[in-house]
Amino acid sequence: MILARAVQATRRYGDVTALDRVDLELPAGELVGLLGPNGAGKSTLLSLLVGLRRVSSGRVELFGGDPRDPAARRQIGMTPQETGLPPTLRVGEVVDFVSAHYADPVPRAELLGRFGIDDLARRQTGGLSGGQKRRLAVALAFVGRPRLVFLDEPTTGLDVTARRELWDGIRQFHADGGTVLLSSHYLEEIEALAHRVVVLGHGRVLADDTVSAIRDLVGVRRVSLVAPELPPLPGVRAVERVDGITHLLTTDADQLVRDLVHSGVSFADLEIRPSSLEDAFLAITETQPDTQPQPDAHMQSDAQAQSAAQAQPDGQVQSDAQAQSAAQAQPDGQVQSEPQPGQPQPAQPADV
Ligand SMILES: Nc1ncnc2c1ncn2[C@@H]1O[C@H](COP(=O)(O)OP(=O)(O)OP(=O)(O)O)[C@@H](O)[C@H]1O
Repeated sequence: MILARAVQATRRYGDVTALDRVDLELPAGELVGLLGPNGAGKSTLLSLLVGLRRVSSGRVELFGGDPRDPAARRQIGMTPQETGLPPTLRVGEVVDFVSAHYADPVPRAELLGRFGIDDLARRQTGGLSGGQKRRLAVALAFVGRPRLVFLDEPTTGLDVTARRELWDGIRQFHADGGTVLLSSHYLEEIEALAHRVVVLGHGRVLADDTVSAIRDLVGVRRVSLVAPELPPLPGVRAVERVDGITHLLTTDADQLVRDLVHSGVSFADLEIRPSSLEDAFLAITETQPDTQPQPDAHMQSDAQAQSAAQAQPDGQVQSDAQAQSAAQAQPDGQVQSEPQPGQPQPAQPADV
């Protein structure tokens, strides 16, 4: 059963296309990671799925209906990227206040215990550390025994221990049959929790696959050196020249160094670093047909030719599951309607 779905969902803010024809299906019982660099469109996609924003074109569904329907929204939980907590209320009071919106809430002590903050129940939220506030904000998403939870970068600002406690809480919900879509910048976080990961870049789904397949995709190293000119080298995914330094992105740095030496080219200041996820995304997204080149860093990508064979005409790399869902998609996108005035809203008022 599909709990949430986006079909060719597009969202524009003025001239900015934050999401561009995104297809996504969230089956019951899955814990799915949404991975992407800053500005990729993760928060926008979550806000469409929970009914806080509406699509510019395409459509989104929650439990088979309109995400703006209060009956659907009562069955979800969400932690946005930023949460304002009333500073003078105690942690327990905040939990009680949110609990009062639901017919069968999780008891306060049980909820706080699940997220390792039961000792904070009597503390005013204004006096909590950033990490403690974050854990409370995430815990609140689970108070109404939701079927489906959306978490937008849940562990931002948490130390290692707090992050692990929070992961445990999310894992427990999933083990009990809950469904989760969580966004993150960190592959490590997605890897710790999810089996499936959807990679967003420039508002598009770049990949929808298992975590291990995505890890291979982003297992890129950055080899930097100073060299007058380089011959064509096998295995180079992208070349970037900044301030006289050439950066080569490759999945096999050892082989690249051997090839460099064998080529006889003179080079200096060789440095090999794991590329950041941002680097990897840059290399992948540079293969997109509508991506503009950076003004101060010219990237040439050999991956373009390689991935063109696997890629769809619109530049997306699709998994089998995605291809299947695209086949079932409706050809004509339906725009979500506004909620009627006076309708009760169990979650935050819609900001469209
Ligand atoms: N309210 C808005 N008005 C104008 N542009 C917006 C608005 N919200 C988001 N955007 C733009 O849409 C794009 C996608 O933003 P979004 O917040 O969805 O990305 P994100 O992947 O969640 O980023 P981050 O990881 O930094 O939170 C960005 O270019 C952003 O500047």
